[in-house]
Amino acid sequence: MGLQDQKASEFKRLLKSFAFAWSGLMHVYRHERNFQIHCILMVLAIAAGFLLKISLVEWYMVIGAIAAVLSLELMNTAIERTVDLVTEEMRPLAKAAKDAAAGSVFVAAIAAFIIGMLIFTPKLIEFL
Ligand SMILES: Nc1ncnc2c1ncn2[C@@H]1O[C@H](COP(=O)(O)OP(=O)(O)OP(=O)(O)O)[C@@H](O)[C@H]1O
Repeated sequence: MGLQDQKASEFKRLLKSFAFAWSGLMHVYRHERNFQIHCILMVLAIAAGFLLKISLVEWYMVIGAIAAVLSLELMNTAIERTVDLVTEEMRPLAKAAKDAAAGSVFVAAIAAFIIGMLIFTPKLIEFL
């Protein structure tokens, strides 16, 4: 295989991995209500960011918070699916794994809520 062919096949592999990631996102979006709610909150936060003209540093915080919550939601679903694949029985370790994964989303969601409050509340009061 020539260098050109090798580069083309590497590019194809990269495209495929994006397609797999997109498929994972769509799976979680279709099946997980919490993920849908967080997506709606993301759109609202981005709209509020533009409307209230938040600073660049504030954008970093908002984008970081959104990314953390959505990524952990995706990981939470990955863990739920894996646990369900391993056992359909009720087992303490399965519960611990699922609850810990849910806890990670909860921590990020609380942090995102606090960040949102700190950034948007003063600007909203000024805006109104
Ligand atoms: N195989 C299992 N063994 C023991 N406990 C489990 C098992 N599967 C789920 N649970 C527990 O039952 C509760 C409900 O879990 P379940 O996965 O059905 O819904 P959920 O956590 O609300 O998530 P989702 O609605 O996103 O599927 C959680 O506390 C979870 O840890």
